[in-house]
Amino acid sequence: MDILLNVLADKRINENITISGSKSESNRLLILQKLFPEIVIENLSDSDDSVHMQHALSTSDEIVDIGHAGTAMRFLTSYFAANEGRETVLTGSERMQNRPIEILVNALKDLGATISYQDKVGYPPIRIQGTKITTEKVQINGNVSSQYISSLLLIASKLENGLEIELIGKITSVPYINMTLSLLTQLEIKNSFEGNTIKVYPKKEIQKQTVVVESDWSSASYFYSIIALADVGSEINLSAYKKESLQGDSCLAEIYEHFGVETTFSENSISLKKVKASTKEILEIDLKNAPDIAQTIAVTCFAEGVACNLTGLHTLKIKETDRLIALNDELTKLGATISVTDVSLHLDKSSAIIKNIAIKTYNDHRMAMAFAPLALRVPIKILNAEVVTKSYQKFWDDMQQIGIKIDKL
Ligand SMILES: O=C(O)C1=C[C@@H](OP(=O)(O)O)[C@@H](O)[C@H](O)C1
Ligand SMILES: C=C(OP(=O)(O)O)C(=O)O
Repeated sequence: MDILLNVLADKRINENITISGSKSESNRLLILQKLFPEIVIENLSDSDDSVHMQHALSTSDEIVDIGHAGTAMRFLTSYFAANEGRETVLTGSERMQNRPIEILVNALKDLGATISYQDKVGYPPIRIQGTKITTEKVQINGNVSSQYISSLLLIASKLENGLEIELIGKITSVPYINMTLSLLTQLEIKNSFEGNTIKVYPKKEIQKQTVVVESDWSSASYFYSIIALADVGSEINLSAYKKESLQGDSCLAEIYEHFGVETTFSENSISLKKVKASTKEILEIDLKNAPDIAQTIAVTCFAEGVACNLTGLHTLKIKETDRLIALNDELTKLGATISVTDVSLHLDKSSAIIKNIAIKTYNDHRMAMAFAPLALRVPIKILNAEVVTKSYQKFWDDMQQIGIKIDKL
């Protein structure tokens, strides 16, 4: 589905939007719930990625296809590896078959798991022969994806001897590791993270309890961008959010102050308000802790005529698409002067935005959602707009609610 986005002349917004649960928290809790049925989950994400995870955990089929869901691919690799007696072929979309998994597979093999590649070495599909894991120490490279580490941590407490993980090299996307550990702590599973060593202690069962998933902060980023581009006085209320978040992307509240967006926390929601024009000439920011909001921020900067230097982007090349190339190509079409390396992005201050450009989305939900706010400036086309469901089912309905007009092409 290709669409054309437009706005009415009045860009003063005042809306309330409810966003579904964090897909990162949900996909962790779904694995944990399978290991500890005592858990009841509330505000579970309705994203495709969480639907894939639920299906994978309930089927007894040998072949399990998780589509584009990175967390499902990585978290289920450890889950099935430690599932004694079960044989599973874990696979995904064509892109997933080009997203590396070798670092995790090697760590699991070091722990005694039996895993083989069905096609290309280092990539899904993988055949997993579930075994009992008793080795209790492992080393793993921390600089490629934190999901490999979370994957091991999620099953760790159910291993006979728990697990001690030594992280090698620099550690990327650290808030996601902390999210995993915080959820374990919430479930009273003892763990520690000191220096480069993480320990999780064995736990047989936990107290019956309900865990409420906070809504998704990465999804909130598109509303931050919209408010940044809207007229002063515009406001959007988003629920359900809290000040003490487990999600690293909650750093949005601070980052968007540069664009004149003020965040007010209430008991169960946040209010984003445009209070003044963007204050920065150039935004310099390291996003190694919050890679998923890089696209949103780059597009906001472009629309607001703010130059930017985004660094810490080394994980973007192996996400749903090569996000550095995708940003470079699509922003260039809109008139941006942009350059990217394998780890960073530089954007010059823009002066004009070319209208009616068709943005390619490369099977990446965040390409579609990050470019949508530009409709507040110029008519813009989004190709294959349905990709948003990977993380955000009702994204286009919510865009319409805040006054973006959508025509099917
Ligand atoms: O653990 C998680 O839930 C995630 C970790 C991050 O991946 P990397 O650790 O690969 O950067 C992030 O980009 C992804 O969307 C979700
Ligand atoms: C990178 C992402 O997801 P995943 O790696 O889980 O596919 C994302 O949602 O931006």
